[in-house]
Amino acid sequence: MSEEKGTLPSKETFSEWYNEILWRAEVMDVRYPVKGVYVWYPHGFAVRKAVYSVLRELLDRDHEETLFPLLIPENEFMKEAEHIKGFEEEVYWVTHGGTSELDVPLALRPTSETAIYPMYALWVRSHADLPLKLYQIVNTFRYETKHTRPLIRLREITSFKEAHTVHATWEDAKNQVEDAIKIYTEFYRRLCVPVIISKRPDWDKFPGADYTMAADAIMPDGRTLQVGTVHHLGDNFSKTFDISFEDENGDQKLAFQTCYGISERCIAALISVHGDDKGLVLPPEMAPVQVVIVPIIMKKRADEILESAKALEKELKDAGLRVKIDDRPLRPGAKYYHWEMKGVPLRLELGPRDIDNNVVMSANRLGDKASLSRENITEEVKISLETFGESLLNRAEETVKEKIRHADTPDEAGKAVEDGVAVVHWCGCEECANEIEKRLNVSILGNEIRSEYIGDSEGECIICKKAGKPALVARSY
Ligand SMILES: Nc1ncnc2c1ncn2[C@@H]1O[C@H](COS(=O)(=O)NC(=O)[C@@H](N)CS)[C@@H](O)[C@H]1O
Repeated sequence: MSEEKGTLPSKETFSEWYNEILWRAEVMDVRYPVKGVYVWYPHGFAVRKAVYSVLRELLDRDHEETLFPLLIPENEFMKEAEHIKGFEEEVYWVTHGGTSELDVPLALRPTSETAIYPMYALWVRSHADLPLKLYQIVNTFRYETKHTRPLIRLREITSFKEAHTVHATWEDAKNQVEDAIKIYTEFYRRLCVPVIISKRPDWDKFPGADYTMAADAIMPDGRTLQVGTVHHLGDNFSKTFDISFEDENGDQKLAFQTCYGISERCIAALISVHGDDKGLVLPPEMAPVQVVIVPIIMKKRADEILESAKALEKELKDAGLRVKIDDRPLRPGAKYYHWEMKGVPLRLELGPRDIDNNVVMSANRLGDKASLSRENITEEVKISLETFGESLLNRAEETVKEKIRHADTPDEAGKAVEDGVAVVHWCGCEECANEIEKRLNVSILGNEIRSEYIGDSEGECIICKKAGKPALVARSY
């Protein structure tokens, strides 16, 4: 599927770069004949596997994974529409089974509250059943009418991790929101993707939530990508779906809930933040192949070199590393191109001179070269990979710091959002937010910002001059 396909456009023209890298690096095939629906190539799927195994590792510490049905009967789904007015404009309906019309139309889950909560109403009986903390990783369907884009805005979200928790009190649910924010912060740190956590304004919160906290990544073009959300649902859904429990005194109480979601946008951010003009750049933990060995074959010692490469591969595999030897009949340069495009963090070259000198030449994906000792190769490779991962995080953090600009006037903010995000003081009222959005044609992303890159100084609202707090203003996907 992958021969040398020429070079990527520069990352400066981010949109073209993004579309090209998805097929050149064999992440996604966008040729599937349904709008907003795309196909994972095996390499892309292997990246997804590595990324979601980290997400599962973090969630499995104190959640349980489960799986609810895709199909939601209209009567349950419409409870959400009547009370919560969320997804009726985005939901797909199944109306037939074969040639016979269904007596009850079935919704394809756009998210699973209306599939899960009728079951939670059966499962939650007593305070002893709480807290209940489940998650699932499923495909969900949303009839998006805005511009669809692979991994970013899909009609079939293929990798929708949704957690749904139930608690005895509003305060317990609030603490769960804080726990979820910690999990998301750790998850994105492991992806070496800096995120900014903030509280969405009321008019942008999740339908049916008391409030929504969001994680935003800054993409290379300065636009933000909402890469995760955590919702405090209060008792809004437990009222609608009658999720109640007997408390310690024997009284019936309505439960309090949270839900929090991440989709394959986390992979869009991973690719976009780290990728360069040669292709994917993957943190070692997310790389399907962590080390590629390229034997430099000289005719007269070809067998000896291949043997030595195989021994090296075995030693590294036995040390738990994901290693591949590229012994295809291609010149080394074509091999370097191929594996750089796929984002392999470390390449080892092994030629006759290296064998004689008992060394292995290495080059990490950012081009840093070194000569490693053959004796100590496993240790030295692990250190090289660790150093590489740290340099990815540092590089990404430097870039984010450059893209965040404090602005004291609407004009300054307007300038900042051309290729970054603006931090302005906002009083928090909707009129000033509307004024900012009207003047700058950008939205207030959120306030109550949690970010090591942004302070929490007070200042005059850039519109009404009343006391304001830092708020994020940006164009977003
Ligand atoms: N059309 C889409 N394509 C890709 N990702 C999406 C799409 N819509 C939403 N997402 C991602 O999914 C996350 C969770 O979606 S959400 O609507 O905010 N929240 C929920 O659905 C809640 N039930 C929490 S699971 C969002 O933060 C966003 O990162």
